[in-house]
Amino acid sequence: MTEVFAASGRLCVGIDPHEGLLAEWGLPASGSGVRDFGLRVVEATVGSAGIVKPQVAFFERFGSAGFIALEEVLGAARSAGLLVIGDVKRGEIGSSMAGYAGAWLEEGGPLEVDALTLNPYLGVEDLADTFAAAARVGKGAFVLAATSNPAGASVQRARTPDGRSVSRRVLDDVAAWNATTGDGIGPIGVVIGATVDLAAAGLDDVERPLPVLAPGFGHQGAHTGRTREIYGNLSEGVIVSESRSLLSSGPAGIAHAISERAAEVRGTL
Ligand SMILES: O=c1ccn([C@@H]2O[C@H](COP(=O)(O)O)[C@@H](O)[C@H]2O)c(=O)[nH]1
Repeated sequence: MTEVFAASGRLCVGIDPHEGLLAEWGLPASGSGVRDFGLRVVEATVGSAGIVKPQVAFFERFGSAGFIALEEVLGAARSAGLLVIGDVKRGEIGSSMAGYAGAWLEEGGPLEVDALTLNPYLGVEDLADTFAAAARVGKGAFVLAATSNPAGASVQRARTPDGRSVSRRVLDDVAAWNATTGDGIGPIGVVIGATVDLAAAGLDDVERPLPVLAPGFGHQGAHTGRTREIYGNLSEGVIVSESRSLLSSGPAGIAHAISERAAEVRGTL
Protein backbone atom coordinates (compact mmCIF):
# COMPACT_ATOMS: atom_id res chain seq x y z
CA MET A 1 0.00 0.00 0.00
CA THR A 2 2.79 2.42 0.93
CA GLU A 3 4.60 1.87 -2.36
CA VAL A 4 1.40 2.28 -4.37
CA PHE A 5 0.60 5.55 -2.60
CA ALA A 6 4.17 6.80 -3.04
CA ALA A 7 3.92 6.18 -6.77
CA SER A 8 0.31 7.16 -7.42
CA GLY A 9 -0.68 9.54 -4.63
CA ARG A 10 -4.00 9.46 -2.83
CA LEU A 11 -6.30 11.35 -5.18
CA CYS A 12 -8.56 9.31 -7.41
CA VAL A 13 -10.21 11.23 -10.24
CA GLY A 14 -13.67 9.93 -11.03
CA ILE A 15 -14.64 9.62 -14.68
CA ASP A 16 -18.40 10.09 -14.48
CA PRO A 17 -19.80 11.38 -17.78
CA HIS A 18 -23.22 12.43 -16.50
CA GLU A 19 -25.48 13.67 -19.28
CA GLY A 20 -25.40 17.24 -17.86
CA LEU A 21 -21.60 17.23 -17.76
CA LEU A 22 -21.41 15.99 -21.35
CA ALA A 23 -23.55 18.97 -22.38
CA GLU A 24 -21.38 21.37 -20.35
CA TRP A 25 -18.29 19.93 -22.01
CA GLY A 26 -19.88 20.40 -25.46
CA LEU A 27 -20.03 16.66 -26.05
CA PRO A 28 -22.91 14.54 -27.37
CA ALA A 29 -24.79 12.10 -25.15
CA SER A 30 -23.49 9.06 -27.02
CA GLY A 31 -20.70 6.50 -27.10
CA SER A 32 -18.41 9.00 -28.81
CA GLY A 33 -19.28 11.63 -26.20
CA VAL A 34 -18.33 9.43 -23.24
CA ARG A 35 -15.19 8.32 -25.09
CA ASP A 36 -13.98 11.89 -25.67
CA PHE A 37 -14.91 12.88 -22.13
CA GLY A 38 -13.01 9.93 -20.65
CA LEU A 39 -9.93 10.48 -22.80
CA ARG A 40 -9.80 14.16 -21.86
CA VAL A 41 -10.04 13.36 -18.16
CA VAL A 42 -7.24 10.82 -18.52
CA GLU A 43 -5.08 13.38 -20.30
CA ALA A 44 -5.82 16.02 -17.62
CA THR A 45 -4.95 13.58 -14.82
CA VAL A 46 -1.56 12.46 -16.10
CA GLY A 47 1.21 14.31 -14.29
CA SER A 48 -0.97 15.45 -11.36
CA ALA A 49 -2.73 12.37 -9.99
CA GLY A 50 -2.12 8.66 -10.43
CA ILE A 51 -5.53 7.02 -10.04
CA VAL A 52 -8.75 7.23 -12.03
CA LYS A 53 -12.14 5.63 -11.39
CA PRO A 54 -14.44 5.32 -14.37
CA GLN A 55 -18.07 4.96 -13.29
CA VAL A 56 -19.11 2.15 -15.61
CA ALA A 57 -22.83 3.00 -15.40
CA PHE A 58 -22.32 6.09 -17.56
CA PHE A 59 -20.66 4.02 -20.29
CA GLU A 60 -23.01 1.04 -20.02
CA ARG A 61 -25.89 3.47 -20.61
CA PHE A 62 -24.87 3.54 -24.31
CA GLY A 63 -24.76 -0.25 -24.75
CA SER A 64 -22.10 -1.68 -27.04
CA ALA A 65 -20.95 1.83 -28.11
CA GLY A 66 -20.47 2.70 -24.45
CA PHE A 67 -18.43 -0.43 -23.81
CA ILE A 68 -16.24 0.23 -26.85
CA ALA A 69 -15.67 3.74 -25.47
CA LEU A 70 -14.91 2.35 -22.03
CA GLU A 71 -12.37 -0.11 -23.45
CA GLU A 72 -10.58 2.78 -25.12
CA VAL A 73 -10.61 4.94 -21.98
CA LEU A 74 -9.35 2.07 -19.80
CA GLY A 75 -6.60 1.30 -22.31
CA ALA A 76 -5.51 4.94 -22.52
CA ALA A 77 -5.42 5.30 -18.74
CA ARG A 78 -3.42 2.14 -18.20
CA SER A 79 -1.03 2.95 -21.06
CA ALA A 80 -0.45 6.38 -19.48
CA GLY A 81 0.59 4.62 -16.27
CA LEU A 82 -2.51 5.50 -14.26
CA LEU A 83 -4.00 3.01 -11.83
CA VAL A 84 -7.57 2.27 -12.85
CA ILE A 85 -10.31 1.41 -10.38
CA GLY A 86 -13.36 0.14 -12.28
CA ASP A 87 -16.42 1.32 -10.38
CA VAL A 88 -18.56 -1.63 -11.43
CA LYS A 89 -20.03 -2.71 -8.06
CA ARG A 90 -20.41 -6.33 -9.07
CA GLY A 91 -21.68 -8.97 -6.65
CA GLU A 92 -23.06 -12.43 -7.43
CA ILE A 93 -23.00 -16.03 -6.26
CA GLY A 94 -19.46 -17.37 -6.47
CA SER A 95 -19.88 -19.32 -9.70
CA SER A 96 -21.18 -16.26 -11.56
CA MET A 97 -18.55 -14.00 -10.00
CA ALA A 98 -16.04 -15.98 -12.08
CA GLY A 99 -17.46 -14.26 -15.17
CA TYR A 100 -16.98 -10.82 -13.68
CA ALA A 101 -13.47 -11.65 -12.49
CA GLY A 102 -12.57 -12.77 -16.03
CA ALA A 103 -14.08 -9.62 -17.54
CA TRP A 104 -12.38 -7.05 -15.32
CA LEU A 105 -9.22 -8.66 -13.98
CA GLU A 106 -7.83 -10.89 -16.73
CA GLU A 107 -4.47 -9.63 -17.95
CA GLY A 108 -4.75 -8.41 -21.53
CA GLY A 109 -8.57 -8.50 -21.41
CA PRO A 110 -10.46 -5.65 -23.12
CA LEU A 111 -11.90 -4.35 -19.83
CA GLU A 112 -8.81 -4.92 -17.69
CA VAL A 113 -8.59 -2.69 -14.62
CA ASP A 114 -6.22 -2.63 -11.65
CA ALA A 115 -9.00 -2.93 -9.10
CA LEU A 116 -12.76 -3.11 -9.13
CA THR A 117 -15.55 -2.31 -6.70
CA LEU A 118 -17.60 -5.23 -5.36
CA ASN A 119 -20.99 -5.48 -3.69
CA PRO A 120 -21.08 -7.91 -0.72
CA TYR A 121 -24.86 -8.30 -0.50
CA LEU A 122 -24.61 -11.96 -1.52
CA GLY A 123 -21.97 -12.58 1.14
CA VAL A 124 -18.27 -11.73 1.30
CA GLU A 125 -17.46 -15.47 1.14
CA ASP A 126 -18.75 -15.59 -2.44
CA LEU A 127 -16.30 -12.85 -3.41
CA ALA A 128 -13.27 -14.79 -2.14
CA ASP A 129 -12.40 -16.37 -5.51
CA THR A 130 -12.48 -12.89 -7.07
CA PHE A 131 -10.15 -11.63 -4.32
CA ALA A 132 -7.81 -14.51 -5.12
CA ALA A 133 -8.03 -13.87 -8.88
CA ALA A 134 -7.09 -10.23 -8.26
CA ALA A 135 -4.25 -11.06 -5.88
CA ARG A 136 -2.75 -13.63 -8.28
CA VAL A 137 -2.09 -10.92 -10.86
CA GLY A 138 -1.14 -8.10 -8.48
CA LYS A 139 -4.54 -6.38 -8.62
CA GLY A 140 -7.06 -5.41 -5.96
CA ALA A 141 -10.72 -4.87 -5.13
CA PHE A 142 -12.79 -2.59 -2.91
CA VAL A 143 -15.83 -4.07 -1.18
CA LEU A 144 -18.71 -1.76 -0.25
CA ALA A 145 -18.74 -1.51 3.55
CA ALA A 146 -20.31 1.87 4.39
CA THR A 147 -21.45 3.81 1.37
CA SER A 148 -21.63 7.58 1.09
CA ASN A 149 -25.35 7.78 0.29
CA PRO A 150 -27.62 8.34 3.32
CA ALA A 151 -29.94 5.48 2.26
CA GLY A 152 -27.16 2.92 2.68
CA ALA A 153 -27.19 3.25 6.48
CA SER A 154 -30.49 1.39 6.98
CA VAL A 155 -28.94 -1.86 5.75
CA GLN A 156 -25.29 -1.25 6.56
CA ARG A 157 -25.78 -0.22 10.21
CA ALA A 158 -28.07 -3.17 10.95
CA ARG A 159 -26.58 -5.47 13.57
CA THR A 160 -25.44 -9.00 12.89
CA PRO A 161 -26.15 -11.67 15.55
CA ASP A 162 -22.79 -11.04 17.25
CA GLY A 163 -23.57 -7.31 17.63
CA ARG A 164 -21.29 -5.99 14.90
CA SER A 165 -22.75 -3.72 12.24
CA VAL A 166 -23.05 -5.14 8.73
CA SER A 167 -20.41 -2.59 7.66
CA ARG A 168 -18.03 -3.84 10.35
CA ARG A 169 -18.66 -7.48 9.47
CA VAL A 170 -17.81 -6.73 5.83
CA LEU A 171 -14.63 -4.90 6.83
CA ASP A 172 -13.60 -7.67 9.24
CA ASP A 173 -14.23 -10.37 6.62
CA VAL A 174 -12.09 -8.46 4.10
CA ALA A 175 -9.33 -7.95 6.69
CA ALA A 176 -9.46 -11.65 7.58
CA TRP A 177 -9.02 -12.56 3.92
CA ASN A 178 -6.09 -10.14 3.62
CA ALA A 179 -4.51 -11.74 6.68
CA THR A 180 -4.13 -14.96 4.69
CA THR A 181 -1.93 -13.30 2.08
CA GLY A 182 1.03 -10.94 1.63
CA ASP A 183 1.64 -8.31 4.27
CA GLY A 184 -1.92 -8.57 5.57
CA ILE A 185 -2.96 -5.00 4.76
CA GLY A 186 -4.08 -5.59 1.19
CA PRO A 187 -4.68 -6.19 -1.64
CA ILE A 188 -8.39 -6.06 -0.85
CA GLY A 189 -9.90 -2.88 0.55
CA VAL A 190 -13.28 -1.46 1.43
CA VAL A 191 -15.42 1.47 0.33
CA ILE A 192 -16.24 3.85 3.17
CA GLY A 193 -17.89 7.13 2.22
CA ALA A 194 -16.45 10.37 3.55
CA THR A 195 -19.98 11.37 4.56
CA VAL A 196 -20.25 8.40 6.95
CA ASP A 197 -20.14 8.81 10.73
CA LEU A 198 -17.63 6.08 11.49
CA ALA A 199 -18.76 5.64 15.10
CA ALA A 200 -22.39 5.20 14.08
CA ALA A 201 -21.30 2.69 11.45
CA GLY A 202 -19.27 0.72 14.01
CA LEU A 203 -16.02 1.47 12.19
CA ASP A 204 -14.27 3.87 14.56
CA ASP A 205 -12.11 1.31 16.38
CA VAL A 206 -10.51 -0.61 13.52
CA GLU A 207 -6.93 -1.22 14.56
CA ARG A 208 -5.23 -2.47 11.43
CA PRO A 209 -5.15 -0.27 8.33
CA LEU A 210 -6.43 -1.48 5.00
CA PRO A 211 -7.03 0.21 1.66
CA VAL A 212 -10.12 2.45 1.79
CA LEU A 213 -11.73 3.89 -1.32
CA ALA A 214 -13.36 7.09 -0.10
CA PRO A 215 -16.09 8.71 -2.23
CA GLY A 216 -18.32 11.47 -0.88
CA PHE A 217 -15.87 14.36 -1.12
CA GLY A 218 -16.77 17.48 -3.08
CA HIS A 219 -20.25 17.27 -4.55
CA GLN A 220 -21.59 15.04 -1.74
CA GLY A 221 -20.38 17.45 0.91
CA ALA A 222 -17.19 16.15 2.57
CA HIS A 223 -14.03 18.30 2.52
CA THR A 224 -10.63 16.88 1.73
CA GLY A 225 -9.08 19.07 4.45
CA ARG A 226 -10.98 17.00 7.03
CA THR A 227 -9.86 13.57 5.77
CA ARG A 228 -7.84 12.62 8.86
CA GLU A 229 -10.60 13.77 11.16
CA ILE A 230 -13.18 11.73 9.24
CA TYR A 231 -11.18 8.51 8.92
CA GLY A 232 -9.11 8.47 12.14
CA ASN A 233 -7.12 5.21 12.33
CA LEU A 234 -8.14 4.30 8.82
CA SER A 235 -6.58 7.43 7.26
CA GLU A 236 -3.38 5.60 6.40
CA GLY A 237 -5.18 3.60 3.71
CA VAL A 238 -7.51 6.26 2.33
CA ILE A 239 -7.81 7.07 -1.37
CA VAL A 240 -9.76 10.32 -1.81
CA SER A 241 -12.20 9.99 -4.71
CA GLU A 242 -13.85 12.97 -6.38
CA SER A 243 -15.84 13.14 -9.57
CA ARG A 244 -18.34 15.97 -10.17
CA SER A 245 -16.49 18.58 -8.10
CA LEU A 246 -13.53 18.21 -10.47
CA LEU A 247 -15.38 17.42 -13.69
CA SER A 248 -17.58 20.49 -13.39
CA SER A 249 -14.48 22.61 -14.09
CA GLY A 250 -15.06 21.79 -17.74
CA PRO A 251 -12.55 20.80 -20.40
CA ALA A 252 -10.56 24.04 -20.05
CA GLY A 253 -10.30 23.93 -16.25
CA ILE A 254 -10.09 20.24 -15.43
CA ALA A 255 -6.30 19.85 -15.50
CA HIS A 256 -5.86 22.80 -13.15
CA ALA A 257 -8.62 21.56 -10.82
CA ILE A 258 -7.02 18.11 -10.59
CA SER A 259 -3.56 19.49 -9.96
CA GLU A 260 -4.85 21.81 -7.19
CA ARG A 261 -6.83 19.05 -5.50
CA ALA A 262 -3.90 16.59 -5.74
CA ALA A 263 -1.70 19.14 -3.94
CA GLU A 264 -4.37 19.65 -1.29
CA VAL A 265 -4.70 15.89 -0.72
CA ARG A 266 -0.91 15.55 -0.50
CA GLY A 267 -0.88 18.25 2.15
CA THR A 268 -3.65 16.56 4.13
CA LEU A 269 -2.68 12.88 4.10
O1 LIG B 1 -20.41 4.80 -1.45
C1 LIG B 1 -20.23 5.14 -2.61
C2 LIG B 1 -19.71 4.29 -3.55
C3 LIG B 1 -19.47 4.77 -4.81
N1 LIG B 1 -19.77 6.04 -5.15
C4 LIG B 1 -19.45 6.48 -6.53
O2 LIG B 1 -18.41 7.45 -6.45
C5 LIG B 1 -18.68 8.52 -7.35
C6 LIG B 1 -18.93 9.78 -6.56
O3 LIG B 1 -19.15 10.86 -7.43
P1 LIG B 1 -19.16 12.39 -6.93
O4 LIG B 1 -19.50 13.16 -8.15
O5 LIG B 1 -17.75 12.70 -6.41
O6 LIG B 1 -20.18 12.50 -5.87
C7 LIG B 1 -19.87 8.08 -8.19
O7 LIG B 1 -19.39 7.40 -9.32
C8 LIG B 1 -20.60 7.13 -7.27
O8 LIG B 1 -21.34 6.17 -7.98
C9 LIG B 1 -20.30 6.87 -4.22
O9 LIG B 1 -20.59 8.05 -4.48
N2 LIG B 1 -20.52 6.40 -2.96
